[in-house]
Amino acid sequence: MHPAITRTLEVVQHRNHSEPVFLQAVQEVLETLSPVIEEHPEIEEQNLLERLCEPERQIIFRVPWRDDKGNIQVNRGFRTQFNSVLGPYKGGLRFHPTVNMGVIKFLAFEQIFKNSLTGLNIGGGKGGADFDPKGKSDEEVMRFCQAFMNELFRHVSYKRDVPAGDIGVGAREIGYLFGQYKKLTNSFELGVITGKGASWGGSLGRTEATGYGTVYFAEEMMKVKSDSLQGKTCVISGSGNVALYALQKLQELGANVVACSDSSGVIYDPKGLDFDALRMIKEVERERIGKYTDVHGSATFRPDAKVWDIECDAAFPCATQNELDAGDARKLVKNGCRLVCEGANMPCTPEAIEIFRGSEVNFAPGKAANAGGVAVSGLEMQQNAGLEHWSFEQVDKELHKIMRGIHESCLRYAEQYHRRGDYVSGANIGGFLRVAEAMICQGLI
Ligand SMILES: NC(=O)C1=CN([C@@H]2O[C@H](COP(=O)(O)OP(=O)(O)OC[C@H]3O[C@@H](n4cnc5c(N)ncnc54)[C@H](O)[C@@H]3O)[C@@H](O)[C@H]2O)C=CC1
Ligand SMILES: O=C(O)CCC(=O)C(=O)O
Repeated sequence: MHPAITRTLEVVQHRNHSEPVFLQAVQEVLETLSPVIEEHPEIEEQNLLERLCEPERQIIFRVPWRDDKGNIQVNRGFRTQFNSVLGPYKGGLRFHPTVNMGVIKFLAFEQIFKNSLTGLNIGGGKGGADFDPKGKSDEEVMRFCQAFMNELFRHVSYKRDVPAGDIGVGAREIGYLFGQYKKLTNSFELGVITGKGASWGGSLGRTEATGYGTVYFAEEMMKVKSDSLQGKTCVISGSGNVALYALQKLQELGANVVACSDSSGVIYDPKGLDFDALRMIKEVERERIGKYTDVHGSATFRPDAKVWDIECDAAFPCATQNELDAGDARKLVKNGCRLVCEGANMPCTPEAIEIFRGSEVNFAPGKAANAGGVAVSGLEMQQNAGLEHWSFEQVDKELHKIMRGIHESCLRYAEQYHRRGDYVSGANIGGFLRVAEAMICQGLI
């Protein structure tokens, strides 16, 4: 490893010792950058790595709100504005009880490189709260979103920082957040948030974008191996936004998706899952996944299981960070899986990735493969700025083009820096170079 990287990792570890997932994300990126630092001594001269690992700004705030029983609840809100050299901070909001500063920082750090890879002018940021939407009424979710925006509105705008959804934040929450922003600022500022409803400034295709984009990326990976997704047996973890639309696109391309999950367990049907039934249960009714077996008697529900135990050709981790560990990776390899494409952010542990890289598995990291969501958010900002509304077909065509472009960049940078076929190195190097060049051009700020 280049000494500048070792030094930076020491500093970052010292400064952030209580944030393991942030350290994991930083290490995973920096470890692949040695050949770039060797070729560009100005990166070390300008102490660029240390600057890159320190967020430009972090905001932590109290979110007091009233539940349906009249009790006052308090949550903690976060927004990390990590890097803005390529454009306004851009990244989702996560509402989940496990959210803390380290989680938001790791997600914002990943977002810098992901957003860079899209080729759009968007910087890296992320936010959220340790609020658990599970079991809350619509009214409670609305009051929470309003309370969250009561502070966040000071820090966001179409030219400063543009949030969107992530775990626990979908169309319903984006609506409440936008409504409160509008009320507080007395302005209909379309570009302040993405993932909006299509009738009030949202982009068609944003709901589907992350899942579809992940599958478009996987399709490109298969093409490189002179293969396709047609007829492949696939498993997907999660059953939220990313998982559902990955499932839909995989089926459209002729793959057989036999399993998916939520935090209560796995549903499995060797004949393939029914997208419409699953979407109804998870997206509309917000029920637990076990309910699927009421609709489809041929499916089985395995409580507390993981989808990685099931034999498959391709696996799509689409739920959450570190959900696929070394043991899971070994099982997938042993069972003949040949492609792992990350729809979630950092779902595979470093040990699991090492196992994939040392095997026949073709592995794609989330910061490249799941960039379709933020890319279409960028297209939503573009439509808002031009007061335009594109058709679904136009958005989908652009998304497909962007995903092919990211895939091509990953392979090109991997090749250029002597890591042929290594998507992890290609994504990190490609994402990093664009940010590094902009940081150098914009001076010591
Ligand atoms: N929504 C988006 O546009 C994007 C999301 N992502 C990432 O994709 C992942 C999923 O996000 P969304 O689908 O938006 O969230 P979501 O809230 O719609 O769905 C999350 C799903 O994961 C499941 N889940 C959570 N923990 C689990 C566990 N331990 N085991 C099994 N299932 C579990 C939940 O039950 C839920 O079905 C996250 O890592 C997120 O950061 C990445 C890029 C864009
Ligand atoms: O659409 C966006 O702005 C952000 C999506 C996101 O949070 C992600 O890519 O992880």
